[in-house]
Amino acid sequence: MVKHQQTVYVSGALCGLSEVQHPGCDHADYPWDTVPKVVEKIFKSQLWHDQRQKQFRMHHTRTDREKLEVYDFMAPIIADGDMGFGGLTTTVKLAKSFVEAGVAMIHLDDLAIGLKKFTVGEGRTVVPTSEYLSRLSAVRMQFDVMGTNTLLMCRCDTDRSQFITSTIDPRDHEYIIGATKDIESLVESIAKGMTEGKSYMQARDEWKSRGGLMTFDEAVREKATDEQYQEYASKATAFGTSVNQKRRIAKAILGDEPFFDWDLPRSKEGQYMWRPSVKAIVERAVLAAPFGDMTWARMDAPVWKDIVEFHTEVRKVYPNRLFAFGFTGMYDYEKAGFSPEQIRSFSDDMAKLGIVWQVQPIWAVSGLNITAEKFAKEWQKDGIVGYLETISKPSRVPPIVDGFHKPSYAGSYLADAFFAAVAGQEITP
Ligand SMILES: C[C@](O)(C(=O)O)[C@H](CC(=O)O)C(=O)O
Repeated sequence: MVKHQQTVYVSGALCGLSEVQHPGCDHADYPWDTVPKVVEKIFKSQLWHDQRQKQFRMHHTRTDREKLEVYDFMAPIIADGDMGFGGLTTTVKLAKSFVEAGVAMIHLDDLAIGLKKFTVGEGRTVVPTSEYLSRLSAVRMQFDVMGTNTLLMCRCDTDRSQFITSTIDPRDHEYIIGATKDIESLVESIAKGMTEGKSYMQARDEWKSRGGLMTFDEAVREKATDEQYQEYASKATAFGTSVNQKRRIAKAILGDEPFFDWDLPRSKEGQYMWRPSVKAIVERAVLAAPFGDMTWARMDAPVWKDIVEFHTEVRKVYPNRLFAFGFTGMYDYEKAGFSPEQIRSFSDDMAKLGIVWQVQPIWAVSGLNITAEKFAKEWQKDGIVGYLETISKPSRVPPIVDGFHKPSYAGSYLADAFFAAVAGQEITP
């Protein structure tokens, strides 16, 4: 029988929506200490519930206690560290705050801060591999300085990322897209197109259709004979080969290098276009693994073959690696080709790949809204009877749901115990 360890997950998206003065949409644009403060609130609440349950139980004989519930409130708290909130000193302070708040594990990702465009399909921008590893190193250093056994989960958001902030790390060059047609830049074309009445998306897509967008290796493939490309591939496609090295090798083999300009497709914010692939995620995850205890390849859609490929490839390098997976809110299982049976067995199937921690991170948005909506409608329709029938009575049927009606829930016995202690006399019947 597999024992499932329950955990508490503190979502950055939800904290950025509900734990701040100025709500936002999953941009990590909230104060960096927001999530640590929520962790601290939850951890102290766990301790209090554990205390009031223990005090209530100790109010009974050993025999009677056998009949009382004994609930483990101290579920490990796992929290969203997003991308570390900018500079490395902030990432270090974030790590320190999380440890002091009582967190069991945090995850840190390779996203650029605040660049997601949710509606135009230009969603995710990653930072260079070197910057991602520096973030993880900052957290690892802080944990080690504190001598804590807090866990670090290395999260990669490279899947379906469309941009990268810099070309500084040659380990990313294989996936950076350039224009192979010597035309005006994307930014110039969009600006011109919009003055002519085109929408941003129309102007953008029109330019992309003219730009001959591809990676440098693909540009060489287009220009070379099979034999030439075979020689090129043997010399210029090893992991970490820079575009400048690729250019020299291509020129030596082909007599000339293909036109390739990765600045032309840059966005207004300066990001470079990026071609995501499972291979790119695997490379980052393998480099990141030594800094952390778990790995999470965050995926925008549940593509089963990608999930199998990613976890299989990483486990070729780290056979005992533990993985995480987040069922994000937008998953369309039917569109991803899942049968009803595959949806039902999805969790177990992933567990067989080493995905031992699985989370639906934003349940609380729809889940609580539905409950509140349902209760409000009952109240309007039947008055207090609605509350009694749909909330109060069902929650009193064993296993009783925590609520003020539960003897020890609200801590009434614990509170009165303080009076008794101070007064030197027992006041609780
Ligand atoms: C896990 C996550 O980082 C979160 O903030 O909860 C989000 C959740 C979501 O978008 O569904 C994420 O997966 O990026």
